[in-house]
Amino acid sequence: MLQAWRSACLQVILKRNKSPVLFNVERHASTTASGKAALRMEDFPCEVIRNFSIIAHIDHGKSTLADRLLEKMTGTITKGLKGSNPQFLDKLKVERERGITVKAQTASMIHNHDGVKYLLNLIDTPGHVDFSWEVSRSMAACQGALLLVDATQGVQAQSLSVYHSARERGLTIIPVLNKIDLPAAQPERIAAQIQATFGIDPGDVLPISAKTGKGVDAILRAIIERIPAPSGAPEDKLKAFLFDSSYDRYRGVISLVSVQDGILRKGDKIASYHTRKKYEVTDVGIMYPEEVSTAKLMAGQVGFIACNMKQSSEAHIGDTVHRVGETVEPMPGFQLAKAMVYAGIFPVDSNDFVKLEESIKRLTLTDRSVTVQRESSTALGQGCRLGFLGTLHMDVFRQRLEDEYDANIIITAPTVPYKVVYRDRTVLVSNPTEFPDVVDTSSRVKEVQEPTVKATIIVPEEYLGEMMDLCFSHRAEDVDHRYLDTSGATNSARAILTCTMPLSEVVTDFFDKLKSRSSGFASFDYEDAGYKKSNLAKVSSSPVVTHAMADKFRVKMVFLLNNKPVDALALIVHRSSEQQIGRAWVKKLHKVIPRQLFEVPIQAVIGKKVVARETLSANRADVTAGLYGGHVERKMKHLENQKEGKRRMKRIGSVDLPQEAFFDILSTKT
Ligand SMILES: Nc1nc2c(ncn2[C@@H]2O[C@H](COP(=O)(O)OP(=O)(O)OP(=O)(O)O)[C@@H](O)[C@H]2O)c(=O)[nH]1
Repeated sequence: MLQAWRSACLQVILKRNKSPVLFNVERHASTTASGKAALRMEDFPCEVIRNFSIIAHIDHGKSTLADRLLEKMTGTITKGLKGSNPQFLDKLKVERERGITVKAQTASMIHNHDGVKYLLNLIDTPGHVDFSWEVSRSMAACQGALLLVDATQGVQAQSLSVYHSARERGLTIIPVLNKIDLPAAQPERIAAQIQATFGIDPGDVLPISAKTGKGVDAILRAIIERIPAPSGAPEDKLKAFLFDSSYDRYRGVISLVSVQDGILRKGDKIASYHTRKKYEVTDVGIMYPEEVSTAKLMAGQVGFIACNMKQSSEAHIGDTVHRVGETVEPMPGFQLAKAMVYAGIFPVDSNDFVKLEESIKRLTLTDRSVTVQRESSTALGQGCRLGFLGTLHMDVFRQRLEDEYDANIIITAPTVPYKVVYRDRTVLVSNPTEFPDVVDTSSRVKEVQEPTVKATIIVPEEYLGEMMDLCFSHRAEDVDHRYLDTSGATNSARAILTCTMPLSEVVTDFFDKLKSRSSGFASFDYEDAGYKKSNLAKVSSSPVVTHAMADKFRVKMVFLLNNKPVDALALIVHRSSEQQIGRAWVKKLHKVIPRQLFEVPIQAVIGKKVVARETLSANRADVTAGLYGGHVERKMKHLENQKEGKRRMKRIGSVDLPQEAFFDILSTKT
């Protein structure tokens, strides 16, 4: 995969720049017997190493600053690249197209400071809340973090969350005010806001423009002077922390490690503390910013290793790697990513399942936060049920499957995982088809619990009322607010609003509404707040559901075609929106499903109650009608075509549905 990124990257650069990227390896290199330049890692003991990440709210300029550090100041990439390849570390097509970082990237730079050569290891992190696991994982390999705040926007919701996670990990934080080149920048005001929010002295805040490069040299100085060097002893037993992995078609799993103690060399026999499996190191090196092999990696250094790992499960994130035969105290593990939304992924052509499953396995190697389980559907055949950290994460994963693995897929509507408490057991339901029919008393369901989140919204005070309304209409509780700063002459004060709400309310169109009702000014972040027994999900013990009771239910909505359920389309919906959702889906189905030789009722059903219905009228056309005698060949061709079409049809009861119809149904928003 790294190979693929590298070539994709180089192609983009070559296309935009028409001159190749030159890596200044030789500036700090000796020459090997083969004449090839090699970095001497022993030139970089802990004292001259700084490991840091760049953290910020989305779009505050992390990747742009990473570019400036790489291109302008350190000469890691020659200046030929400057300005021509924005966001060098955003290597994926999806990142370049959407202008967001989804995958943390590591890059090493060598910087001369007061006559001393320093090795700076930078980890650029994503900003969107869906990728916060990437951020905290990256922080585990660092001693410091640059906290970027946009000088026009000020402190936003993710600025708070990344600041707190950096503090929890004991990182030294260097506050940076970015985008001071913009006319709307208010450096003094935002510095005061940073002081009020984080208790940081405005004198410690570095004003910069990552775009023009202004102030970036002060950042390099601060990194060296303020961030502590990693502690570690090269003479101790080898102990390395595995914090990321990717897949290379030829070499298998490539792991990113931060060496805590000892020295890791090519040819070393190493073992995983987690799996107890043993490997031989076939390659070792640093990301400079592409992979550059070195003879070794020493205590305090961050780099990659290849060791013939074949399975994704072998590269356990948070694992401690040690030398075979030696015992070491493992590093504190790493909290596993917790899936927030689930969706089924199926191949459009059922014959492609094996290929799809393999592609998913490979992709999950570069995105370890995705959980995978096989699933099968009568409508869509064999597929996988995947767990994601949010709907953007899900969409990015889908696009990566299509971009990088040429996959042609159908993805079902996302659902959050519910806990269904039966009398004798509790089941985590991540697939609507497994959700109990709430009016069926025989299911012996005691209660249903739903995941909740603690949400934080930062917004100018004039939108506070709107935001509160929005939260209440999404079943928010414990709503509270305070002010981040006081009103300036021209700007209104900003408020921070917190509440808890069901996750299912957040993963629908909450974010779009938040943006539109605050004219784009609100920022939003959330964290897991555990499961809550909600009266909304209380299950009736009576088979008769009165109207008042019905309002309290969260229920399974099933779609029937000619009275037969289509499992892939099942949804868990809130009773208050059953009519609206039912009608919208039934209309959509009516539009997409081809007419059959008979009339087909399309119904949205909850329990036994039909909430919406459309009727697809019969189509009596015969494909061979009008083709007589001499047209035998044409007639045969028509029948052949029809047969080929049938192959891709799914039979739901007596209704034939082309697999593509599911694609249309599930890919358009309701
Ligand atoms: N004028 C100006 N624009 C900047 C500056 N820094 C970044 N930008 C612009 O701000 C936008 C977002 O920058 P990115 O570097 O992609 O932000 P990011 O924080 O990496 O974004 P995510 O990774 O998606 O969270 C881009 O259009 C940049 O060109 C700056 O100093 N001045």
